[in-house]
Amino acid sequence: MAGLVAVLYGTAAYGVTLVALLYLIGFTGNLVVPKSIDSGAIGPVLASIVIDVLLIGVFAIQHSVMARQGFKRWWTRIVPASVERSTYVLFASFALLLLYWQWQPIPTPVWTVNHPVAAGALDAVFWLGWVVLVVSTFLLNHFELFGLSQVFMHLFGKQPPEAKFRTPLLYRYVRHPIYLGILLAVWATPAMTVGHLVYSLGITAYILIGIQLEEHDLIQQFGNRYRRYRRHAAMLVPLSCRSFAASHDADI
Ligand SMILES: C[S@@+](CC[C@H](N)C(=O)[O-])C[C@H]1O[C@@H](n2cnc3c(N)ncnc32)[C@H](O)[C@@H]1O
Repeated sequence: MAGLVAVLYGTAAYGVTLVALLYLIGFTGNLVVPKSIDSGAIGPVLASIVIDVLLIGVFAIQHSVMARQGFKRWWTRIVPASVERSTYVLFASFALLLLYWQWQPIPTPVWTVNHPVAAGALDAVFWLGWVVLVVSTFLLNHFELFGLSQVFMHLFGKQPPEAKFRTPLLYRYVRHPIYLGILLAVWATPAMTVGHLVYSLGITAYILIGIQLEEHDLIQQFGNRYRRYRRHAAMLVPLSCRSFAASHDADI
């Protein structure tokens, strides 16, 4: 019975996360959704900036704190380990939904690209970012990242496998392709506004800090394998064509 409840909870959390992520595309690109980054009632600029920064802060703190190994050890004394990841993605989705709801638009233009080819290129990079993000979740392990594997393993009485160090495809060149995808999507726009700039700067700061915390944990988890990986693969921007693959087989 407990296994079935965990599966229902995990599936619901996955559904909410998919909706929140789909909405994120519309929110960031001012596409389709009723409330986007540049739409809604306009308030005083300074108050809007403070509120928007706080909203990004809520997401960043939830995402960073709940992802730490120490927090997970404490948290799994309260919630069953099988639903720890589902709870994490559910809380992250709530933080995103709060951001969409309370976001204060500041539509003053920062840059506007009118040339159709240049604007089209920026739109293409925006979509490329989302494709990189989604593909990378599958490269790493989509269903584990979003907590579904854990609840089904629990249902079938299996222990979750040990976390595996993986470097497939994009991960051979870049250590954080999911974050790279987000950065492409939040910066590539033909119509940058002050509100969108606050959003892009906030998310970039969160990603740069988040990477430090995540890599600290990955070194604890995988030791010298991750240290070696750091020497061979770029953090975010693959400036040279060097891949981790060349050194990979000999080292691991
Ligand atoms: C939201 S994912 C982001 C992964 C990566 N930072 C990226 O941008 O593609 C975070 C999870 O991925 C795991 N992770 C990151 N790099 C990994 C790797 N090379 N192999 C296995 N797990 C990894 C972390 O331990 C963490 O649980």
